[in-house]
Amino acid sequence: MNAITAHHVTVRYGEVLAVDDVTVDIGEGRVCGLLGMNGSGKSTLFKALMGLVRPDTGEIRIMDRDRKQARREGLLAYVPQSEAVDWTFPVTVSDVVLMGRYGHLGPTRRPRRADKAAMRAALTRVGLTDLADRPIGELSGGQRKRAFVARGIAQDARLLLLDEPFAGVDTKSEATISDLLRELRDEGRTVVISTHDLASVPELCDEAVLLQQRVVAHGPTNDVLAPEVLARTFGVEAR
Ligand SMILES: Nc1ncnc2c1ncn2[C@@H]1O[C@H](COP(=O)(O)OP(=O)(O)OP(=O)(O)O)[C@@H](O)[C@H]1O
Repeated sequence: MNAITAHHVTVRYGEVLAVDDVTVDIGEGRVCGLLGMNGSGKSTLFKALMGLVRPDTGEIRIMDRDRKQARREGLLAYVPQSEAVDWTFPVTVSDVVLMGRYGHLGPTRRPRRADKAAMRAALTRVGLTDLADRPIGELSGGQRKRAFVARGIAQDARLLLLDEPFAGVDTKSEATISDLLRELRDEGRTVVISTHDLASVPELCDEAVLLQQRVVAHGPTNDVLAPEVLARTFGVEAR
């Protein structure tokens, strides 16, 4: 089964063509890099996959379900770009992680013992147990990313979409997050990261999609990062 099936997806914001006739299939149990320059449509494609924007045309299926059903089943988790989050919002790290349990809550909508246990297990997994009661806004960039990944783990999502997970994150945190994403992949989950920073990609990603409104290349990471492909896409000699 594919984790993501997107066929001929086009998204426009008024006059702006953000995503142009994108067709990508991504299998389960992979780490996939969604690569492209600023404005190439990466965030928009994520939002389309999440059901946060409605494509003008095209079909999207997540784990062989329509997006609504996939969201209802909690199959999808989204780690937004840092700029897209209001960090002054007064919630603690454990609150953020508990949000991953919304789909699991019973009729009272109050977290039960199992939800709190899942929250604590996820925090342990990402190494944030000691910071559980801190306001999320007081965390470093790397810790905030880990908190959102923990939310996806608590949710038991099968597909995690991470928008620029390494932006504003130091090398040590980047290594910690990469290790965690590989572990999630090894459990059979699918991880898609968007980035314009190609340095992190060869180590982490099994495959890559090069996006420039359209899909310019999709395949094994080394093929997509081949100098001639990058030169053709970015118009520069890339090392
Ligand atoms: N809400 C919006 N309304 C109008 N135009 C938008 C909106 N969001 C994005 N765009 C435009 O759509 C295009 C694609 O933007 P998008 O954010 O998807 O790119 P991106 O690859 O994620 O870029 P970045 O790496 O800078 O985050 C850009 O031209 C952007 O200006």
